[in-house]
Amino acid sequence: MMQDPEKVTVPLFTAVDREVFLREIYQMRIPAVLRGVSLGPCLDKWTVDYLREKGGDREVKVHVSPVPQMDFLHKNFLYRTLPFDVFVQRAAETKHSDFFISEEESYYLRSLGDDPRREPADLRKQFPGLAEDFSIPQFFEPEQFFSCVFRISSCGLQLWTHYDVMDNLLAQVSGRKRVVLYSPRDAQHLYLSGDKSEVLDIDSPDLERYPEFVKARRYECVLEPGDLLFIPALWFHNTLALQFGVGVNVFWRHLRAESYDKKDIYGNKDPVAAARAMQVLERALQALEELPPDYRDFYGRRMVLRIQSCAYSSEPEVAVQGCSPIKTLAASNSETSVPGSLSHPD
Ligand SMILES: O=C(O)CCC(=O)C(=O)O
Ligand SMILES: [Fe+2]
Repeated sequence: MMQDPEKVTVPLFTAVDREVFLREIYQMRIPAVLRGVSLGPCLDKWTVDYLREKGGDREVKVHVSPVPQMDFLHKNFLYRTLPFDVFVQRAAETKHSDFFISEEESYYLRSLGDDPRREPADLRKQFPGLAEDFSIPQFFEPEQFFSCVFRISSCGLQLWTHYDVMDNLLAQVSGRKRVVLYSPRDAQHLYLSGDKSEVLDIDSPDLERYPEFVKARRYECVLEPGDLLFIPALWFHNTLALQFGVGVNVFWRHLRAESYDKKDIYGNKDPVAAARAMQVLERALQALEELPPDYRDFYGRRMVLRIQSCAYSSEPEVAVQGCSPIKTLAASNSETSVPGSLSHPD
């Protein structure tokens, strides 16, 4: 059976050690599901009762949403503070006797550092008792470590499509989770607002509003308890908890430490050179405003051409193993048949 060229299953690796990871996955900058990597006793131990008892009543700031699909455009969710043990209970149940919005509200925790404005999250500091049960896979150099974040979601919770600037190993400890990813090369089809895609309903998008979205190639996987998902920096991801789920993600620097914004605590601020380039672009666009529309159009087009020839990679997108042949796909598309010339951003 032919696989739909715009839908790709994220490759699954079952016997990955550090060498295989570095050679076949990390270097290639492709997402991959790693099954069978030891994550420690958390896999058996982290029941709701155990999490409540060991995690204790330390306060956590959580997202509370009346519907499971969180919407950053209309900000349909609230931030509320709860003791960790109360939060875990609420996230695990489907109907609440105590609630903020409604009996059926959904919860999501993305844990923060002790001083949330200054330091990145580290499970070992905020939840030392639970962190003992989780072993961080040693696939990266220790100095690449950036943060270690608890991710706990109600059944059905969907987090909007976004990218982070760090490499990520997302460990699913309990519950199944669907993850849909898009390549950074498809950014022009995703209707970005900063680091997020405005296309919230990725399963039945409003194509009158977002006609380009169909051109984005969808990579998909379902994480089972014990799975690790490697999400390379800049790859877009959208998560949907198919059950109440507990995960831990570890962000790692891909570039040298100096390349990143020192004030970044979430792992999502653009690298300093990229942020500078984007600022300069804004200035350039302001300068174009001084021109009449037809001149602005002409010089705008020239700028696009310059960016395409100078900044776009001449390397074809790496084919993801066992999936539709991405190179062939590009070659069969007349607009993208010349190596190095990507289709114009329309
Ligand atoms: O697991 C989730 O719900 C979100 C994960 C995520 O966005 C991340 O690990 O960067
Ligand atoms: Fe993320």
